[in-house]
Amino acid sequence: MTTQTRVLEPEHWDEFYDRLERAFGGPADHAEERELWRGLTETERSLAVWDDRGIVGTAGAFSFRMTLPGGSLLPVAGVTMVSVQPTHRRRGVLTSMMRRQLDDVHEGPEPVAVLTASEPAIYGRFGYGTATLQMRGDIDTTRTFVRELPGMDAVRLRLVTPEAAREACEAVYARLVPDRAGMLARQPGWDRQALLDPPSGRDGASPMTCVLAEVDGEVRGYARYAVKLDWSPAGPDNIVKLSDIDALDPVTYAALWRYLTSIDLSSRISFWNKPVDDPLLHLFSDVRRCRLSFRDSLHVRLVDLGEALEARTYTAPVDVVFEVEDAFCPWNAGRWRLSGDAKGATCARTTDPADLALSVKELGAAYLGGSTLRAQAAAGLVRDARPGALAEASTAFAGDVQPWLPHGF
Ligand SMILES: CC(=O)SCCNC(=O)CCNC(=O)[C@H](O)C(C)(C)COP(=O)(O)OP(=O)(O)OC[C@H]1O[C@@H](n2cnc3c(N)ncnc32)[C@H](O)[C@@H]1OP(=O)(O)O
Repeated sequence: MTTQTRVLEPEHWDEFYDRLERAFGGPADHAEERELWRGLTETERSLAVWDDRGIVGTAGAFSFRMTLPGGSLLPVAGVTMVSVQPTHRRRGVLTSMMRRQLDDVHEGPEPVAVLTASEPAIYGRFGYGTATLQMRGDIDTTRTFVRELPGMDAVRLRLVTPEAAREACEAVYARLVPDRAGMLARQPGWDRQALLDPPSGRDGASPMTCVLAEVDGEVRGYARYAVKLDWSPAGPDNIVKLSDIDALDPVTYAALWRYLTSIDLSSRISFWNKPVDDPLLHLFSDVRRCRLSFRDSLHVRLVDLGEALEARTYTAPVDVVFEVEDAFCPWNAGRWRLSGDAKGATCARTTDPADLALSVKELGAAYLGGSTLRAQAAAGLVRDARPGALAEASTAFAGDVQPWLPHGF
C-alpha cells in the first residue's frame, strides 16, 4: 500500500471529517456539532494520509495553553481527530502520523503534547503517560444530602439559557484556570463547545439549562444541566444530567449542589467529569451514595523534556538525575539533572550518575502532579539508584491539588 501524508488542505475538511466519523462508527454528528469542529480545526496543523482513493488516516492538533503546577500557562499541542480507516488498520498508518506530528511539535514552540484517548492502550508506545483522572458519579439524592454551610441562603439562583449566561460562565471559568494544573485556558471559539446541545445527543433529556449563582449581584458560580424524565409505576424518578458546575467559593458551590439535589421529581444526579479531589467528596452526607467511579483522562507526552520540566515549579526542593528512555523521540533519551523548588527549576543534560531510571511516559504521567513517581515505582516502572531519590522526586512532583482536564477535545 502506497500512502502519502500531507497537511490538510481546507477544501478537504469534509472528507477528512467524514473519514474520522466513519472510523469511530456510530451516527454522523449533528450539523451544529460538525460546524463547531470545522471552525475549531487548525487545518495547518492537521494531517491527512492519502492513498490513491482518498483519505485513510487523520490526525489534528489544537494550540492550547494549559495550567502547570505553580500556575503558569504552557503552550501545548492538543492532539485530536486521530483515526485510520477500518480497511487500513494495523499497517503502521497511526505510527507514521504520530512520527510526523511529534517531529512537527518538536520543531515548534510547544514542549508538551496532550490528548484524551479513545482507548488508553494506544498511546503509551508513543511516550504518552496518563496524567489525570476524571471522577464520574451517579448520586442517589434521596439518600444523601448536601451539608449546610453558613451563608448558603444568601446565594441567589437564577435560571437562564446557556447562551444568555455564556459570558458570565466564561468569566467564572477564566478565574478558575490558574488554580488547577491540567485546566485549559479558553482559546477563541472554545466557549461554544460547552454549549453544544444537539437534540440527537440528548438521549431523551430536556434541552440544557443553566443556573447562575449570584452573591450581592455578582455571578460566583454556575451549573449547566438537563433533566431526563423517568416515570416509573411508583412515581417520578427523573435524572439530573449535570454537564458543568463551577464556583469561586465553597458556599456558592454548596448552594449549587443543594439546588441540584432538590430539583422536584428527580432522584438522581449523574455527572461524568469532576476532579478526583472535588469538594463534593466532603459536601455530601453519604459519599457512598454518590456511586463514584474513575477513569483516565488527559495523557501527557513530554516532547522537549528539559524545557517541559523547567516550565513547572516543584512542591519541595529537588535535585535528581534522571536516566530517561525515549525510543520514539530519542532526542530526550539520556541523563538529565533536574534542580528546582517552588520558585522554579533548571533541567539540563548531565554525565553525572543516574539517581532514578524511568521512561518519558512515567515523567509525563507525573508531570501535572497527579500520578506519583512513587506509585509508578511500586508498579516497577521507576527504578531508584540512589537511596532517598525516589522520595525526594516523588514529593517534589506531587501537588496538593489534583490535576484535571475540564473538557474533552
Ligand atoms: C487522540 C484521539 O483522537 S484518540 C482516537 C483514536 N481513534 C480511534 O480510536 C478510532 C478507531 N481506531 C482507529 O482509527 C485505529 O485503529 C487506530 C488509530 C487506533 C490505530 O491505527 P493503526 O494504523 O491500526 O495503528 P498502527 O498500525 O500504526 O499500530 C501501531 C501499534 O499500535 C497498536 N494498536 C493500534 N491500535 C490499538 C488499540 N486500539 N489498542 C491497542 N493497541 C493498538 C498496534 O497493534 C501496533 O502495535 P505494535 O507497534 O506493537 O505492532
